[in-house]
Amino acid sequence: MIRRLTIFGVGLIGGSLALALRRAGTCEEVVGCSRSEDHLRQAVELGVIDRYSLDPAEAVAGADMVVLAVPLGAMGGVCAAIRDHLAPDAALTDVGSAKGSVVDAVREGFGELPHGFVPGHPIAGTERSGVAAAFPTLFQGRRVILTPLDTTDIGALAKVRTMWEETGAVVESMSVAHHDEILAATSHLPHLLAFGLVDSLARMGERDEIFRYAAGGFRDFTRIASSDPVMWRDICLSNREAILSVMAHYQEDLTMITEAVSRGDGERLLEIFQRAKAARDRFCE
Ligand SMILES: NC(=O)C1=CN([C@@H]2O[C@H](COP(=O)(O)OP(=O)(O)OC[C@H]3O[C@@H](n4cnc5c(N)ncnc54)[C@H](O)[C@@H]3O)[C@@H](O)[C@H]2O)C=CC1
Ligand SMILES: O=C(O)C(=O)Cc1ccc(O)cc1
Repeated sequence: MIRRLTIFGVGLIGGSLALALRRAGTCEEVVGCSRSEDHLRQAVELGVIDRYSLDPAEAVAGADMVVLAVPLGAMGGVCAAIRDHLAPDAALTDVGSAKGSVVDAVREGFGELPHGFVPGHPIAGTERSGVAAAFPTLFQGRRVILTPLDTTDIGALAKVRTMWEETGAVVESMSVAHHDEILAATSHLPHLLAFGLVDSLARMGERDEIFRYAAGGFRDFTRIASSDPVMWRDICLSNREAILSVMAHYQEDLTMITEAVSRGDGERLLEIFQRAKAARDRFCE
């Protein structure tokens, strides 16, 4: 049971977490903190949080669980603002899409890593942002990855794990580096490809004519290009090394496909497409 949960950044992810825990009856009180009073007021009206404060120190007072759900570029600033106010036995976690940069930001903001800190990442979301897009079943049956550190207290780890399980999520643990490599491949690369493709076509097309004739496949492939640009800029800057490595690999494979088309090599194309179809069909089972 969480007595007081403080969420920094009551948007899609922070708001959905609050809604899920309230629905599960796991939380006595949810306090929100963010930059925008309008958004926090909206969060109270929507029944996402009980109350809010614009002052990070006040928001964190008496909290036994603190969740950082702000964009990656804002994590360090929030930590610096709460470093002298977080209860020593509070659990602290985050939902950031890359983990190495958050660990660095928390270390810098606090001066050292707090024992209660458990880095985390729900592998669930949508292309929408803001508290109005939050919904309580977002994490149901989805994975949450925790990347506990050498400094992480096992009590805090258990508490964060239980919190996510209460939302219906399946919790797994791995190292920070492994997380950042895997997510570069399965999440960061596809988002970059979608943004890149839509931008390229938009600049190529005459007054959106090109989109008028796009079918469902285009819509499926590019949904994630409607995601928040600031959030994705932060992710790219936060996980550069792993993203560059997976992009280089992908560029080689794309060259291979380009060359097969250029040669008119149907056999090669069929081999690639059959392997891809089998892999995706397995993934979607
Ligand atoms: N959108 C998605 O599908 C997923 C996002 N994430 C991660 O979750 C985090 C939040 O993303 P979303 O909920 O999608 O964003 P969002 O835009 O819906 O919510 C972010 C919230 O943070 C607040 N905020 C921004 N800068 C702030 C600052 N300096 N101090 C305090 N509050 C600030 C905003 O007012 C907003 O309420 C990001 O770190 C992202 O990497 C993780 C999994 C999925
Ligand atoms: O919209 C989608 O399908 C996503 O892939 C959402 C998403 C975005 C960022 C994450 O770190 C995790 C999930």
